[in-house]
Formats: sequence, C-alpha cells, structure tokens
Amino acid sequence: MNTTPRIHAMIVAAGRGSRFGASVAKQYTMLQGRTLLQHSVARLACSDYVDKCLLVIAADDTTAQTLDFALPIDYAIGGAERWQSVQAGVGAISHSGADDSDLVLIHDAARPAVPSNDINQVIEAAMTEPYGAILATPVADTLKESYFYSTAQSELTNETVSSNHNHNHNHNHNHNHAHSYAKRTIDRSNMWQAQTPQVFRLGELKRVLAYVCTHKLSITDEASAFEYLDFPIRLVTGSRQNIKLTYPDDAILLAAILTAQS
Ligand SMILES: Nc1ccn([C@@H]2O[C@H](COP(=O)(O)OP(=O)(O)OP(=O)(O)O)[C@@H](O)[C@H]2O)c(=O)n1
Ligand SMILES: C[C@](O)(CO)[C@H](O)COP(=O)(O)O
Repeated sequence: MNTTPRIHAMIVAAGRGSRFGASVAKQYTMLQGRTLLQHSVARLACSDYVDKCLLVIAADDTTAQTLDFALPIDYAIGGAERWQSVQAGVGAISHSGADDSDLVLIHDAARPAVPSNDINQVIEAAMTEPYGAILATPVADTLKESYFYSTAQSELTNETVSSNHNHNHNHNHNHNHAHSYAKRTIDRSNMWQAQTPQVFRLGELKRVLAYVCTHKLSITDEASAFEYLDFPIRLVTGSRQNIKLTYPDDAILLAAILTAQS
C-alpha cells in the first residue's frame, strides 16, 4: 500500500440549504465578515496536507467565482444529491491525472469550524487505511426511537398510552393531531455522529459511488457507500465544534464557535 499518497481536497457546495430556509444558498451565509464557503476553504488551507481545492458548485451558482479564497481553486458542477456532487468532483480529480491510490478529501461547505488539527488527523488515519477514514463524534445525548400517534384514532388506545406512561396528554378530538412518543431508548455506546472531512482512496471511492448509482441507493455521506459493501472506514474522533449549518439555530452556535476560535 502507498503510505504517502497525494491528497486531493474537494468542498461540496452545490446544495440549496432547504432545512436552513434562507433565500440565499446556506454556503453563502455571512459569519464574521466571510461566507461559510470561504471559512471552510480557509480551514483546509491551514492543514499541512492541502495546497489547492476543488469546489463543487451548483450549475446556476453565480457567487463562488466572485469570492476570494485562501487556496488556489478549481471548479466542478454538482448534482441533485450530495453524493452526485461528490461523484462529479471525483470525476474531475480522476481526469486531472490522479492515481487510484491517492486520497480524496471531501468536506462540507457547511462545516466552517473544523479545527485544522482534526483535518490533519483524519488524513493521517486515512493514509494507513485501505479504504479511508472520517471524522465523527460519539453520540452524547440519550437517544430515543419514536412512534407517531394520532389523537384522532381510537380513544381507548389513546387513553391506554396516556395512563401507561402517566402523562397528561392534551387530547383534541376535533383535529387529527399526530405527535411523536418515545418508543425506546437506543444503546448509544457504539453510536457516532458523522462529520466531514471524509477521506478515501480515489479508486475505491469511484467503485463504491458506481455501486450506489447502479443500485439506486440513497446515502447522506460517502462512508455509507463503503458500509454497503462492508469496506471498513475508520472513525477518527473529531471536535464537537465541527458542527454543520443545517437549521437556523445552528447559525447562533456557529457564530459563537468561530468567535471563540479566532
Ligand atoms: N446536491 C447537493 C447537496 C448538498 N451538497 C453539499 O453538501 C453539504 C452538506 O449537505 P447538507 O447540509 O444536506 O446541505 P444542503 O443539501 O444544502 O441542505 P438541505 O439538505 O437542508 O437542503 C453542503 O455543503 C451542501 O452544499 C452538495 O454539494 N450537493
Ligand atoms: C456528510 C454529512 O455532513 C456528515 O454528517 C451529512 O451526512 C450530510 O447529510 P445530513 O442529511 O445533513 O446528515
């Protein structure tokens, strides 16, 4: 195995940010006078291993190329799903003459607070792995599996649920209100929250993304594609500061984290 592979960094920035809900794509949200995308590129620039970056942007993006970045930038056009944006980036990296044993680092534009030391650590872990490594954090909170219950359903069942759990549910039988209830508590001892960067061998990444495409799988990160094929991906414990801007509340946390880090 090649233990000193080249690193090809890409940031995926072709999403719409529908859960964030702003009129501007969330990667262009301003924090501390810079867009999230600029912050994310700057974090990669602080890594010991990254000297340029491929930005995967939406076909109708007119913003990225007007911004200044902390690294030399190449561009590729993303797809409808995140993994399709990654696949477009992988294609561009492959066509640029990269070797299949090289490492591809994939980072979310929406994670601008990743510590540069975490970036170095996940790259160094991936260098020793046949497939790759990702940053992740052990789940910290008690985890509940839920079920939906509609108050417009049988009154008897409804009251049984209420008395069994000793809760005073506020029933309103004039409306069909579905609420979530706690079904059980999941053992969190081996549960992790995936972050980015995620770092993989180029050849293996191409192979698992082709598998996702052929089998029409739905995945939210590239590590999932490796999991489908039982290919081991190492989990490297990352900082809890590396949150993703997903919902509006996250902007408050991210602003505080970036201020504390600066
Ligand atoms: N088709 C897509 C979807 C997502 N992303 C990128 O993947 C990262 C993480 O994805 P997510 O938080 O899901 O971003 P969005 O898809 O933009 O958000 P949402 O799911 O709320 O619409 C973001 O930097 C986003 O720009 C992408 O490049 N191409
Ligand atoms: C890639 C990712 O950021 C890792 O946490 C994530 O999977 C993106 O998708 P999500 O649906 O927001 O979890």
